[in-house]
Amino acid sequence: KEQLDVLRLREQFPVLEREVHGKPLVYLDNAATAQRPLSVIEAMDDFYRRYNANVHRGVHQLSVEASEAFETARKDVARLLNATSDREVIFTRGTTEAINLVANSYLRPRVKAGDEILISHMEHHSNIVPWQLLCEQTGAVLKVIPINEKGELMLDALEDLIGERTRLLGLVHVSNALGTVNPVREVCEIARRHGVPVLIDGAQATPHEQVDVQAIGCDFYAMSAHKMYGPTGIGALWGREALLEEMPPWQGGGEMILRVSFDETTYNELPHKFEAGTPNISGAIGLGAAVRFLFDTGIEKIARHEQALLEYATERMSKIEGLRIIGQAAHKGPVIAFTLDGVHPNDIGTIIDHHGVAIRTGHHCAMPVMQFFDVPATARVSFAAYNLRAEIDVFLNALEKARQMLV
Ligand SMILES: Cc1ncc(COP(=O)(O)O)c(CN[C@@H](CS)C(=O)O)c1O
Repeated sequence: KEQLDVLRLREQFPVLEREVHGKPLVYLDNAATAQRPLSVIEAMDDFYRRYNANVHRGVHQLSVEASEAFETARKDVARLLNATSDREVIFTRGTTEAINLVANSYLRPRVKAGDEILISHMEHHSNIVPWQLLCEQTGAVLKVIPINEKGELMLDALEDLIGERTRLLGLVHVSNALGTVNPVREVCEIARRHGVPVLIDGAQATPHEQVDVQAIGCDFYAMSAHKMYGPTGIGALWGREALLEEMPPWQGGGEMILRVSFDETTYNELPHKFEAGTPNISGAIGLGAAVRFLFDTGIEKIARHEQALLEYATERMSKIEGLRIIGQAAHKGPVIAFTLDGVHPNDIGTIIDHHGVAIRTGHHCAMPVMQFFDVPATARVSFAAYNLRAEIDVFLNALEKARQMLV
């Protein structure tokens, strides 16, 4: 199978030429945010230089061009997720806002005291707190599917937890704190048998694998552009058209209306019903360029390359004395969280930063995962298409130096 030409790919990412503390940048914090290729940077720059205008309202040429680019980006996202129609793609600020939209517009009108919302123990806070807020306001109850010592979902428990009071199941596709890739198709099948709609948090999946919402069988799918080589402040919620049609608007303002009067206001059709106010036009154009970057580069090739990096790094890290990998699922995304006996992860991150290596340390917005593994925090390396095996070697050398200093 055709391999990724990584050295050639790196030329598209200007930031990778950076030096940090006098050393070449080794960027391994991709689960936090990925870097941007020239095609994304130039698409947004070109918009501001040549056809910046507001969308959907103007009759002048720039507004026509801006509107076309904006709606083309929506079609690109629909293609990325294999949506039935681009009417099912709602632009949001990112995964967090997408999940909040579902909590407020889909679930709030449906849920009553004693109803249940089911999530997993490995969720990111953005797929925990919106549901807790809803529970506080409605008397609904949050239920949690447990995970095992490897950081894998305990599917058997799901069958016991899901029931006629379950109003929604929220599940992360790929855990940012463990790397676990969840069996989303299987979970959606179980949920469908119980008539329970499923929201999948896809923030860490869309950069690393071909996502097909039809094959997964979920009802909502949330994503962020900045995880998949696009800009921050833009992402999308995909939802089944029939569900989105029934849902009330969740923010009021311009764009999301058809007619406003003090007696009555009628709302716009999908997807505009959920997009109040002037949208993040340049962000959407950047997201569209990021989708095209993924397709042009080859998502399968990226996935194979990242899995090879994951295997190489895991194999070498498993030999380091006192290093514990947190998250040993059989099926993982390109994320390795770890601890070093006797050392606080923050100290590891600080020291290896002096070697030019960027990783993340902390709770990764997944405090329940830290509690489960009884660690205050972890250090986390996460890979992207442009990372090299040689960069893993630099990381491991820096880690060894940190270990010698700290242990
Ligand atoms: C699984 C998962 N779900 C939701 C989010 C939130 O994405 P936003 O674009 O911020 O809305 C993230 C972002 N995780 C970053 C920041 S905590 C990380 O360092 O892992 C995520 O990984």
